[in-house]
Amino acid sequence: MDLFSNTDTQNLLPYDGALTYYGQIMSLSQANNFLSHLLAEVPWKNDEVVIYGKHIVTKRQIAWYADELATYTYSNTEKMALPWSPTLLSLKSMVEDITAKSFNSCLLNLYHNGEEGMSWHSDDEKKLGKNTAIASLSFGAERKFVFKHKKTKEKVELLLPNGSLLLMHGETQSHWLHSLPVSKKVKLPRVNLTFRTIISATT
Ligand SMILES: O=C(O)CCC(=O)C(=O)O
Ligand SMILES: [Fe+2]
Repeated sequence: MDLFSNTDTQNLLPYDGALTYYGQIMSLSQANNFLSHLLAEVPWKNDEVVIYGKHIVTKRQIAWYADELATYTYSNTEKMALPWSPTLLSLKSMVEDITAKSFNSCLLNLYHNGEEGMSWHSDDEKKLGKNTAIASLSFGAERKFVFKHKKTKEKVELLLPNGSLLLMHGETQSHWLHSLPVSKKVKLPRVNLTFRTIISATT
């Protein structure tokens, strides 16, 4: 069913990539329902990243789901994938119907409040392939999401409210960084799901 699909969506990036914002793709009560399921059911774990050779445990928590049990190098640390849950599978099919893309994995992030965010990066790891499409579904507190062009430094900002869907595709990951800035005013949690396609589980 395609009730919420919008074929009229425009590219939010001025050049060198494609960013399609579908807006809120479900009702508020549906979004709140998914949020409480995700908060309760997902085995959230603190992320461990290596930045400039330093081992850091983040306040932000993560979980990774994929088609097959596999490991995936994410910021230099190996993570085991969880098998899809019914909640994740229904969200995956909703996102696939709307974007007309298919995905085989999902990285979830839990930001407990506005003091947690994600710094500038692009999702350009080898296992994702070049210029892969990534669908980002947000629940809970509305947060600002920012893109910055790697060369021109031009910025594009948008707000991601409860139940909203954004698709990063085309050459976006090659030419643009993105970040979720901290925002001290935000007191409520946000859960973000990024649906991705991993091209190989080994190497
Ligand atoms: O939380 C978000 O909206 C973005 C998360 C993100 O960029 C990532 O997981 O790579
Ligand atoms: Fe990202």
